[in-house]
Amino acid sequence: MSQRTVIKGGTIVAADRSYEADVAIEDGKIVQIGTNLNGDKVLDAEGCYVMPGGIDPHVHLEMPFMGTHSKDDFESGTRAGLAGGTTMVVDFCLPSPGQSMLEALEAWHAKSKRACADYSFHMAVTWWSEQVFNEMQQVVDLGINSFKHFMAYKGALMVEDDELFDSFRRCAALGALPMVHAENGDVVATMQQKLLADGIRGPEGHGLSRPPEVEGEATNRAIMIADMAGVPLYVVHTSCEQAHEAIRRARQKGMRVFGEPLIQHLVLDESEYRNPSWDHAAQRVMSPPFRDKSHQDSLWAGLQAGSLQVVATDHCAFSIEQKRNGIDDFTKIPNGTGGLEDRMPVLWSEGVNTGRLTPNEFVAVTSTNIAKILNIYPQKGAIVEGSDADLVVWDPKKSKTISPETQQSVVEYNVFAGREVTGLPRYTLSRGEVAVDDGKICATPGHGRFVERAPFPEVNKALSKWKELTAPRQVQRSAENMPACV
Ligand SMILES: NC(=O)NCCC(=O)O
Ligand SMILES: [Zn+2]
Ligand SMILES: [Zn+2]
Repeated sequence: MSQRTVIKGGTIVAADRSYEADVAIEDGKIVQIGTNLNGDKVLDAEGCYVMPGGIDPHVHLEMPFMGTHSKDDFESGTRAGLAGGTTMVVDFCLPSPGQSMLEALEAWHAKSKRACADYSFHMAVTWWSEQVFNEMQQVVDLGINSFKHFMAYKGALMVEDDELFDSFRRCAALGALPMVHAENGDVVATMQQKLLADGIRGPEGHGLSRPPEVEGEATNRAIMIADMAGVPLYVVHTSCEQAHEAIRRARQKGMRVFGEPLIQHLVLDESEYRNPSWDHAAQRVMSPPFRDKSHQDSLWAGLQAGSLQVVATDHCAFSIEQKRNGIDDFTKIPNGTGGLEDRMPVLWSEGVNTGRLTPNEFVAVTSTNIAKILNIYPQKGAIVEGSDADLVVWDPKKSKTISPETQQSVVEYNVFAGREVTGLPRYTLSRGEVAVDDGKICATPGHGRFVERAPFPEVNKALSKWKELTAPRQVQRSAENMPACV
Protein backbone atom coordinates (compact mmCIF):
# COMPACT_ATOMS: atom_id res chain seq x y z
CA MET A 1 0.00 0.00 0.00
CA SER A 2 1.35 3.38 -0.91
CA GLN A 3 1.69 6.03 1.78
CA ARG A 4 -0.71 8.97 1.62
CA THR A 5 0.61 12.40 2.57
CA VAL A 6 -1.79 15.27 3.16
CA ILE A 7 -0.88 18.95 3.16
CA LYS A 8 -3.49 20.36 5.48
CA GLY A 9 -4.97 23.75 6.28
CA GLY A 10 -3.23 25.88 3.65
CA THR A 11 -4.36 28.17 0.87
CA ILE A 12 -3.64 26.83 -2.60
CA VAL A 13 -2.17 29.55 -4.79
CA ALA A 14 -2.23 28.74 -8.48
CA ALA A 15 -1.55 31.02 -11.44
CA ASP A 16 -5.28 31.61 -11.96
CA ARG A 17 -6.76 31.71 -8.42
CA SER A 18 -6.31 31.12 -4.70
CA TYR A 19 -8.56 28.94 -2.52
CA GLU A 20 -8.47 27.00 0.72
CA ALA A 21 -8.03 23.24 0.36
CA ASP A 22 -5.97 20.26 1.47
CA VAL A 23 -3.81 18.34 -1.00
CA ALA A 24 -3.40 14.55 -0.88
CA ILE A 25 -0.38 12.86 -2.43
CA GLU A 26 0.32 9.23 -3.31
CA ASP A 27 3.21 7.75 -5.31
CA GLY A 28 4.61 11.18 -6.08
CA LYS A 29 1.38 12.50 -7.62
CA ILE A 30 -1.41 14.76 -6.43
CA VAL A 31 -4.38 12.41 -6.06
CA GLN A 32 -7.01 14.60 -4.37
CA ILE A 33 -7.74 18.23 -3.60
CA GLY A 34 -10.51 19.00 -1.12
CA THR A 35 -11.45 19.77 2.45
CA ASN A 36 -10.94 17.61 5.56
CA LEU A 37 -8.63 15.15 3.82
CA ASN A 38 -6.75 12.57 5.89
CA GLY A 39 -3.51 10.69 5.34
CA ASP A 40 -0.77 8.59 6.92
CA LYS A 41 1.42 11.66 7.15
CA VAL A 42 0.15 15.20 7.67
CA LEU A 43 2.08 18.36 6.81
CA ASP A 44 0.70 21.40 8.57
CA ALA A 45 0.15 24.30 6.15
CA GLU A 46 -1.76 26.55 8.55
CA GLY A 47 -1.01 30.18 7.66
CA CYS A 48 0.85 29.09 4.50
CA TYR A 49 0.37 29.19 0.75
CA VAL A 50 0.59 25.88 -1.11
CA MET A 51 2.10 26.59 -4.53
CA PRO A 52 3.57 24.62 -7.43
CA GLY A 53 7.28 24.20 -6.79
CA GLY A 54 9.38 26.64 -8.76
CA ILE A 55 10.80 25.72 -12.14
CA ASP A 56 14.10 27.39 -13.00
CA PRO A 57 14.48 27.02 -16.77
CA HIS A 58 17.96 28.50 -16.93
CA VAL A 59 20.81 26.95 -14.94
CA HIS A 60 24.37 25.87 -15.72
CA LEU A 61 25.48 23.10 -13.36
CA GLU A 62 29.08 21.95 -13.78
CA MET A 63 29.19 23.99 -16.96
CA PRO A 64 32.42 23.86 -18.98
CA PHE A 65 33.03 27.55 -19.67
CA MET A 66 35.92 29.99 -20.11
CA GLY A 67 38.56 27.37 -19.39
CA THR A 68 36.96 26.04 -16.20
CA HIS A 69 33.72 24.47 -14.84
CA SER A 70 31.01 26.18 -12.80
CA LYS A 71 31.20 24.89 -9.21
CA ASP A 72 27.70 23.76 -8.36
CA ASP A 73 26.92 20.33 -9.77
CA PHE A 74 23.51 18.70 -10.17
CA GLU A 75 23.54 17.61 -6.52
CA SER A 76 24.43 20.91 -4.85
CA GLY A 77 22.54 22.94 -7.46
CA THR A 78 19.25 21.06 -7.11
CA ARG A 79 19.65 21.00 -3.32
CA ALA A 80 20.02 24.78 -3.39
CA GLY A 81 16.92 25.01 -5.57
CA LEU A 82 14.87 22.87 -3.17
CA ALA A 83 16.02 24.95 -0.19
CA GLY A 84 14.43 27.95 -1.86
CA GLY A 85 11.28 26.22 -3.17
CA THR A 86 12.47 25.31 -6.69
CA THR A 87 11.62 21.72 -7.59
CA MET A 88 12.78 21.50 -11.19
CA VAL A 89 15.70 22.96 -13.16
CA VAL A 90 16.52 23.00 -16.85
CA ASP A 91 20.22 22.92 -17.71
CA PHE A 92 21.90 23.52 -21.08
CA CYS A 93 23.61 20.61 -22.82
CA LEU A 94 26.59 22.17 -24.62
CA PRO A 95 28.32 20.19 -27.37
CA SER A 96 31.74 21.67 -27.98
CA PRO A 97 32.04 22.96 -31.54
CA GLY A 98 32.40 19.89 -33.80
CA GLN A 99 31.03 17.50 -31.15
CA SER A 100 27.95 15.34 -31.73
CA MET A 101 24.85 16.46 -29.86
CA LEU A 102 24.15 12.86 -28.91
CA GLU A 103 27.58 12.39 -27.40
CA ALA A 104 27.20 15.62 -25.39
CA LEU A 105 23.76 14.49 -24.25
CA GLU A 106 25.22 11.26 -22.87
CA ALA A 107 27.75 13.29 -20.89
CA TRP A 108 24.96 15.51 -19.47
CA HIS A 109 22.89 12.48 -18.47
CA ALA A 110 25.95 11.02 -16.74
CA LYS A 111 26.60 14.14 -14.67
CA SER A 112 22.98 14.63 -13.62
CA LYS A 113 22.66 11.23 -11.90
CA ARG A 114 22.86 12.69 -8.37
CA ALA A 115 20.26 15.41 -8.90
CA CYS A 116 18.00 15.82 -5.85
CA ALA A 117 15.12 17.28 -7.90
CA ASP A 118 13.69 16.74 -11.38
CA TYR A 119 15.52 18.29 -14.30
CA SER A 120 15.53 18.58 -18.05
CA PHE A 121 17.94 19.88 -20.69
CA HIS A 122 17.88 22.42 -23.48
CA MET A 123 20.26 21.47 -26.31
CA ALA A 124 22.69 24.14 -27.52
CA VAL A 125 23.46 24.63 -31.20
CA THR A 126 27.13 25.62 -30.96
CA TRP A 127 28.08 24.84 -34.58
CA TRP A 128 26.23 24.02 -37.78
CA SER A 129 26.47 21.15 -40.28
CA GLU A 130 24.36 18.44 -41.90
CA GLN A 131 25.19 16.24 -38.91
CA VAL A 132 23.74 18.84 -36.51
CA PHE A 133 20.67 19.24 -38.73
CA ASN A 134 20.07 15.46 -38.62
CA GLU A 135 20.84 15.03 -34.93
CA MET A 136 18.29 17.67 -33.94
CA GLN A 137 15.53 15.19 -34.86
CA GLN A 138 17.09 12.55 -32.61
CA VAL A 139 17.45 15.05 -29.78
CA VAL A 140 13.73 15.83 -30.05
CA ASP A 141 12.95 12.10 -30.05
CA LEU A 142 14.95 11.85 -26.81
CA GLY A 143 12.66 14.30 -25.02
CA ILE A 144 14.25 17.71 -25.63
CA ASN A 145 12.11 20.31 -27.38
CA SER A 146 14.24 23.47 -27.05
CA PHE A 147 17.50 24.56 -28.74
CA LYS A 148 19.72 27.34 -27.39
CA HIS A 149 21.80 29.67 -29.56
CA PHE A 150 24.52 32.00 -28.31
CA MET A 151 24.76 35.25 -30.29
CA ALA A 152 27.68 36.23 -28.02
CA TYR A 153 30.95 34.60 -26.86
CA LYS A 154 32.70 35.10 -30.21
CA GLY A 155 35.26 32.41 -30.96
CA ALA A 156 33.64 30.01 -28.48
CA LEU A 157 29.90 29.30 -28.41
CA MET A 158 28.68 32.03 -30.80
CA VAL A 159 26.79 31.17 -34.01
CA GLU A 160 26.34 33.40 -37.06
CA ASP A 161 23.06 34.72 -38.50
CA ASP A 162 22.90 32.21 -41.40
CA GLU A 163 23.33 29.41 -38.87
CA LEU A 164 20.61 30.93 -36.68
CA PHE A 165 18.22 31.07 -39.62
CA ASP A 166 18.94 27.45 -40.65
CA SER A 167 18.61 26.21 -37.09
CA PHE A 168 15.42 28.20 -36.43
CA ARG A 169 13.84 26.75 -39.60
CA ARG A 170 14.83 23.29 -38.43
CA CYS A 171 13.20 24.02 -35.05
CA ALA A 172 10.03 25.09 -36.88
CA ALA A 173 9.92 21.78 -38.75
CA LEU A 174 10.56 19.76 -35.58
CA GLY A 175 8.02 21.61 -33.42
CA ALA A 176 10.83 22.82 -31.15
CA LEU A 177 11.52 26.15 -29.45
CA PRO A 178 14.65 28.12 -30.33
CA MET A 179 16.19 30.13 -27.51
CA VAL A 180 18.78 32.89 -27.74
CA HIS A 181 21.41 34.51 -25.59
CA ALA A 182 20.96 37.84 -27.36
CA GLU A 183 24.04 40.05 -27.37
CA ASN A 184 25.93 41.21 -30.46
CA GLY A 185 29.10 39.17 -30.01
CA ASP A 186 31.09 41.03 -32.69
CA VAL A 187 30.44 44.41 -31.10
CA VAL A 188 31.23 43.07 -27.61
CA ALA A 189 34.57 41.62 -28.79
CA THR A 190 35.58 44.94 -30.39
CA MET A 191 34.52 46.98 -27.36
CA GLN A 192 36.43 44.66 -25.03
CA GLN A 193 39.65 45.19 -27.01
CA LYS A 194 39.13 48.97 -27.05
CA LEU A 195 38.57 49.11 -23.27
CA LEU A 196 41.65 47.00 -22.60
CA ALA A 197 43.70 49.22 -24.93
CA ASP A 198 42.43 52.25 -23.00
CA GLY A 199 43.72 50.69 -19.77
CA ILE A 200 40.34 49.65 -18.33
CA ARG A 201 41.21 46.13 -17.15
CA GLY A 202 39.03 45.72 -14.00
CA PRO A 203 35.52 44.21 -13.71
CA GLU A 204 33.93 47.61 -14.47
CA GLY A 205 35.12 47.00 -18.06
CA HIS A 206 32.72 44.05 -18.28
CA GLY A 207 29.62 46.21 -17.95
CA LEU A 208 31.05 48.91 -20.23
CA SER A 209 31.75 46.39 -23.01
CA ARG A 210 28.14 45.16 -23.07
CA PRO A 211 25.81 48.21 -23.11
CA PRO A 212 22.04 47.71 -23.44
CA GLU A 213 22.18 48.50 -27.18
CA VAL A 214 24.27 45.36 -27.74
CA GLU A 215 21.43 43.33 -26.24
CA GLY A 216 18.59 45.31 -27.82
CA GLU A 217 20.05 44.91 -31.31
CA ALA A 218 20.60 41.17 -30.97
CA THR A 219 17.17 40.60 -29.42
CA ASN A 220 15.47 42.40 -32.27
CA ARG A 221 17.60 40.54 -34.85
CA ALA A 222 16.74 37.15 -33.34
CA ILE A 223 13.05 38.04 -33.23
CA MET A 224 13.01 39.00 -36.91
CA ILE A 225 14.94 35.88 -37.92
CA ALA A 226 12.52 33.71 -35.92
CA ASP A 227 9.57 35.41 -37.58
CA MET A 228 11.03 34.73 -41.02
CA ALA A 229 11.67 31.13 -39.99
CA GLY A 230 8.07 30.82 -38.75
CA VAL A 231 8.91 29.69 -35.22
CA PRO A 232 8.29 31.03 -31.68
CA LEU A 233 11.33 32.41 -29.83
CA TYR A 234 12.44 32.40 -26.19
CA VAL A 235 14.90 35.14 -25.20
CA VAL A 236 16.93 34.20 -22.12
CA HIS A 237 18.17 36.67 -19.50
CA THR A 238 16.39 39.78 -20.82
CA SER A 239 18.10 42.48 -18.80
CA CYS A 240 17.26 45.88 -20.26
CA GLU A 241 14.58 48.13 -21.70
CA GLN A 242 16.05 47.91 -25.22
CA ALA A 243 15.61 44.12 -25.30
CA HIS A 244 12.28 44.27 -23.51
CA GLU A 245 11.08 46.89 -25.98
CA ALA A 246 11.91 44.58 -28.90
CA ILE A 247 10.00 41.73 -27.27
CA ARG A 248 7.04 43.95 -26.34
CA ARG A 249 6.81 45.38 -29.85
CA ALA A 250 6.97 41.92 -31.44
CA ARG A 251 4.27 40.56 -29.15
CA GLN A 252 2.04 43.52 -29.97
CA LYS A 253 2.40 42.54 -33.61
CA GLY A 254 1.27 39.01 -32.79
CA MET A 255 4.70 37.37 -32.84
CA ARG A 256 5.20 34.48 -30.44
CA VAL A 257 8.15 35.72 -28.40
CA PHE A 258 8.87 35.03 -24.74
CA GLY A 259 11.21 37.02 -22.45
CA GLU A 260 12.96 35.83 -19.31
CA PRO A 261 14.35 38.35 -16.81
CA LEU A 262 16.65 37.02 -14.09
CA ILE A 263 16.16 37.71 -10.39
CA GLN A 264 19.65 39.25 -10.37
CA HIS A 265 18.75 41.86 -12.99
CA LEU A 266 15.51 42.68 -11.19
CA VAL A 267 17.21 43.67 -7.94
CA LEU A 268 20.95 44.29 -8.47
CA ASP A 269 22.37 47.21 -10.45
CA GLU A 270 25.53 48.28 -12.26
CA SER A 271 26.94 50.16 -9.25
CA GLU A 272 28.15 46.70 -8.10
CA TYR A 273 30.91 46.91 -10.73
CA ARG A 274 32.26 50.14 -9.21
CA ASN A 275 32.65 48.56 -5.75
CA PRO A 276 36.16 49.31 -4.42
CA SER A 277 36.70 45.59 -3.78
CA TRP A 278 37.89 43.80 -6.95
CA ASP A 279 36.52 40.47 -5.64
CA HIS A 280 33.09 41.96 -4.94
CA ALA A 281 32.84 43.41 -8.45
CA ALA A 282 34.24 40.30 -10.18
CA GLN A 283 31.80 38.01 -8.33
CA ARG A 284 29.00 39.95 -10.02
CA VAL A 285 30.40 39.63 -13.55
CA MET A 286 27.79 37.93 -15.68
CA SER A 287 26.36 38.44 -19.15
CA PRO A 288 24.36 40.49 -19.76
CA PRO A 289 25.75 42.68 -16.97
CA PHE A 290 23.71 44.39 -14.26
CA ARG A 291 21.99 47.57 -15.50
CA ASP A 292 20.86 50.86 -13.99
CA LYS A 293 17.60 51.15 -12.07
CA SER A 294 15.55 52.38 -15.05
CA HIS A 295 16.03 48.95 -16.64
CA GLN A 296 14.89 47.24 -13.46
CA ASP A 297 11.65 49.25 -13.59
CA SER A 298 11.16 48.13 -17.18
CA LEU A 299 11.59 44.45 -16.26
CA TRP A 300 9.16 44.66 -13.32
CA ALA A 301 6.64 46.40 -15.57
CA GLY A 302 7.07 43.63 -18.14
CA LEU A 303 6.22 40.98 -15.58
CA GLN A 304 3.16 42.96 -14.53
CA ALA A 305 2.01 43.64 -18.09
CA GLY A 306 2.70 40.12 -19.34
CA SER A 307 5.25 41.19 -21.96
CA LEU A 308 7.84 39.19 -19.96
CA GLN A 309 6.75 35.78 -18.74
CA VAL A 310 9.39 33.98 -16.67
CA VAL A 311 11.86 34.77 -13.87
CA ALA A 312 14.97 32.55 -13.91
CA THR A 313 18.48 32.64 -12.39
CA ASP A 314 21.05 31.56 -15.03
CA HIS A 315 22.68 29.95 -11.98
CA CYS A 316 26.34 29.56 -12.96
CA ALA A 317 28.46 29.81 -9.83
CA PHE A 318 32.23 30.24 -9.87
CA SER A 319 34.52 30.27 -6.82
CA ILE A 320 36.56 33.30 -5.73
CA GLU A 321 39.66 31.59 -7.09
CA GLN A 322 38.05 30.98 -10.48
CA LYS A 323 36.90 34.61 -10.70
CA ARG A 324 40.50 35.67 -10.02
CA ASN A 325 41.52 34.11 -13.38
CA GLY A 326 40.70 37.57 -14.70
CA ILE A 327 42.67 39.57 -12.14
CA ASP A 328 44.45 41.68 -14.79
CA ASP A 329 41.95 41.32 -17.66
CA PHE A 330 38.16 41.51 -17.17
CA THR A 331 37.53 39.43 -20.33
CA LYS A 332 39.02 36.41 -18.50
CA ILE A 333 36.71 36.61 -15.45
CA PRO A 334 34.36 33.60 -15.78
CA ASN A 335 30.89 34.98 -16.52
CA GLY A 336 28.18 33.85 -14.15
CA THR A 337 26.49 34.26 -10.78
CA GLY A 338 24.43 32.04 -8.48
CA GLY A 339 20.83 32.49 -7.41
CA LEU A 340 19.02 29.13 -7.41
CA GLU A 341 18.30 29.15 -3.66
CA ASP A 342 17.34 32.82 -3.62
CA ARG A 343 15.13 33.31 -6.70
CA MET A 344 11.80 32.54 -5.02
CA PRO A 345 12.42 34.27 -1.64
CA VAL A 346 13.91 37.40 -3.27
CA LEU A 347 11.13 37.60 -5.87
CA TRP A 348 8.49 37.16 -3.18
CA SER A 349 10.11 39.80 -0.96
CA GLU A 350 10.74 42.34 -3.72
CA GLY A 351 7.69 41.46 -5.82
CA VAL A 352 4.78 40.27 -3.68
CA ASN A 353 5.69 42.03 -0.42
CA THR A 354 6.00 45.35 -2.28
CA GLY A 355 2.74 44.94 -4.24
CA ARG A 356 4.50 44.73 -7.60
CA LEU A 357 3.20 41.16 -8.11
CA THR A 358 0.18 39.29 -6.83
CA PRO A 359 0.78 35.83 -5.33
CA ASN A 360 -0.89 34.36 -8.44
CA GLU A 361 1.43 36.33 -10.73
CA PHE A 362 4.34 35.04 -8.63
CA VAL A 363 3.26 31.47 -9.37
CA ALA A 364 2.80 32.28 -13.05
CA VAL A 365 6.31 33.67 -13.50
CA THR A 366 8.11 31.10 -11.31
CA SER A 367 6.47 27.92 -12.62
CA THR A 368 3.22 27.85 -14.58
CA ASN A 369 4.20 30.00 -17.56
CA ILE A 370 7.44 28.15 -18.21
CA ALA A 371 5.74 24.77 -17.77
CA LYS A 372 3.36 25.79 -20.57
CA ILE A 373 6.15 27.20 -22.76
CA LEU A 374 8.20 24.00 -22.36
CA ASN A 375 5.14 21.76 -22.91
CA ILE A 376 5.21 20.02 -19.53
CA TYR A 377 2.02 21.57 -18.15
CA PRO A 378 0.13 20.33 -16.11
CA GLN A 379 2.61 17.58 -15.15
CA LYS A 380 4.63 20.45 -13.69
CA GLY A 381 3.64 24.00 -12.75
CA ALA A 382 0.12 23.11 -11.61
CA ILE A 383 -1.79 21.91 -8.58
CA VAL A 384 -4.36 19.58 -10.08
CA GLU A 385 -5.14 15.90 -9.61
CA GLY A 386 -2.62 13.90 -11.62
CA SER A 387 0.16 16.51 -11.48
CA ASP A 388 3.54 15.64 -10.04
CA ALA A 389 3.58 16.53 -6.34
CA ASP A 390 6.32 19.13 -6.79
CA LEU A 391 5.04 21.59 -4.21
CA VAL A 392 6.15 24.29 -1.88
CA VAL A 393 4.36 25.13 1.36
CA TRP A 394 5.25 28.79 1.54
CA ASP A 395 5.32 30.61 4.85
CA PRO A 396 4.85 34.32 4.04
CA LYS A 397 5.99 35.31 7.56
CA LYS A 398 9.23 33.35 7.71
CA SER A 399 12.33 35.58 7.39
CA LYS A 400 16.06 35.21 7.06
CA THR A 401 19.09 37.20 6.04
CA ILE A 402 20.79 35.67 3.00
CA SER A 403 24.30 34.53 3.83
CA PRO A 404 26.92 32.30 2.17
CA GLU A 405 27.43 30.67 5.59
CA THR A 406 24.02 29.01 5.45
CA GLN A 407 23.52 28.49 1.69
CA GLN A 408 23.53 25.17 -0.17
CA SER A 409 25.62 26.40 -3.10
CA VAL A 410 29.27 25.38 -2.71
CA VAL A 411 30.72 28.80 -3.59
CA GLU A 412 31.99 31.06 -0.79
CA TYR A 413 29.91 34.15 -1.50
CA ASN A 414 26.41 35.15 -2.52
CA VAL A 415 25.48 38.14 -4.68
CA PHE A 416 22.40 38.68 -2.48
CA ALA A 417 24.33 38.38 0.83
CA GLY A 418 23.01 40.64 3.58
CA ARG A 419 19.56 40.98 2.01
CA GLU A 420 16.66 40.20 4.34
CA VAL A 421 13.89 38.10 2.77
CA THR A 422 10.42 37.42 4.13
CA GLY A 423 8.60 34.50 2.53
CA LEU A 424 10.33 31.09 2.63
CA PRO A 425 9.44 27.42 2.28
CA ARG A 426 8.09 25.63 5.33
CA TYR A 427 8.18 22.45 3.25
CA THR A 428 9.41 21.71 -0.26
CA LEU A 429 8.25 18.44 -1.83
CA SER A 430 9.86 16.81 -4.82
CA ARG A 431 7.40 14.31 -6.34
CA GLY A 432 5.88 13.83 -2.89
CA GLU A 433 9.17 13.42 -1.03
CA VAL A 434 9.73 16.04 1.67
CA ALA A 435 13.06 17.61 0.70
CA VAL A 436 12.90 20.63 3.00
CA ASP A 437 11.31 20.49 6.43
CA ASP A 438 11.22 23.85 8.20
CA GLY A 439 14.72 24.85 7.15
CA LYS A 440 16.17 21.33 7.46
CA ILE A 441 17.34 20.00 4.09
CA CYS A 442 16.56 16.31 3.68
CA ALA A 443 16.81 16.03 -0.11
CA THR A 444 18.00 12.71 -1.54
CA PRO A 445 20.76 12.74 -4.15
CA GLY A 446 19.62 10.64 -7.11
CA HIS A 447 15.91 11.25 -6.44
CA GLY A 448 15.67 13.66 -9.39
CA ARG A 449 14.51 12.31 -12.73
CA PHE A 450 14.96 13.53 -16.28
CA VAL A 451 11.71 15.11 -17.52
CA GLU A 452 10.98 14.42 -21.18
CA ARG A 453 9.33 17.23 -23.12
CA ALA A 454 7.30 16.52 -26.24
CA PRO A 455 7.55 18.68 -29.38
CA PHE A 456 4.75 20.66 -31.01
CA PRO A 457 3.23 22.64 -28.15
CA GLU A 458 0.03 24.42 -29.19
CA VAL A 459 1.84 27.71 -29.85
CA ASN A 460 4.11 26.07 -32.44
CA LYS A 461 1.12 24.40 -34.08
CA ALA A 462 -0.86 27.65 -34.25
CA LEU A 463 2.08 29.64 -35.64
CA SER A 464 2.85 26.98 -38.28
CA LYS A 465 -0.80 26.98 -39.33
CA TRP A 466 -0.80 30.78 -39.66
CA LYS A 467 2.51 30.84 -41.57
CA GLU A 468 1.22 28.15 -43.95
CA LEU A 469 -1.99 30.13 -44.54
CA THR A 470 -0.11 33.36 -45.22
CA ALA A 471 2.84 31.85 -47.15
CA PRO A 472 3.72 33.41 -50.55
CA ARG A 473 1.84 31.67 -53.31
CA GLN A 474 2.20 31.55 -57.05
CA VAL A 475 -0.55 33.41 -58.95
CA GLN A 476 -2.25 30.94 -61.30
CA ARG A 477 -3.03 32.76 -64.59
CA SER A 478 -5.11 31.29 -67.37
CA ALA A 479 -3.90 31.50 -70.99
CA GLU A 480 -6.22 34.41 -71.87
CA ASN A 481 -4.61 36.52 -69.15
CA MET A 482 -1.09 35.93 -70.48
CA PRO A 483 0.56 38.11 -73.15
CA ALA A 484 0.24 36.53 -76.59
CA CYS A 485 4.01 36.40 -77.15
CA VAL A 486 4.61 33.84 -74.36
N1 LIG B 1 25.26 34.41 -18.03
C1 LIG B 1 26.51 34.18 -17.73
O1 LIG B 1 27.23 35.14 -17.48
N2 LIG B 1 27.03 32.94 -17.66
C2 LIG B 1 26.41 31.74 -18.03
C3 LIG B 1 26.41 31.53 -19.52
C4 LIG B 1 25.32 32.34 -20.18
O2 LIG B 1 24.15 32.08 -19.93
O3 LIG B 1 25.62 33.21 -20.95
ZN1 LIG C 1 23.68 33.56 -21.68
ZN1 LIG D 1 22.91 30.98 -19.14
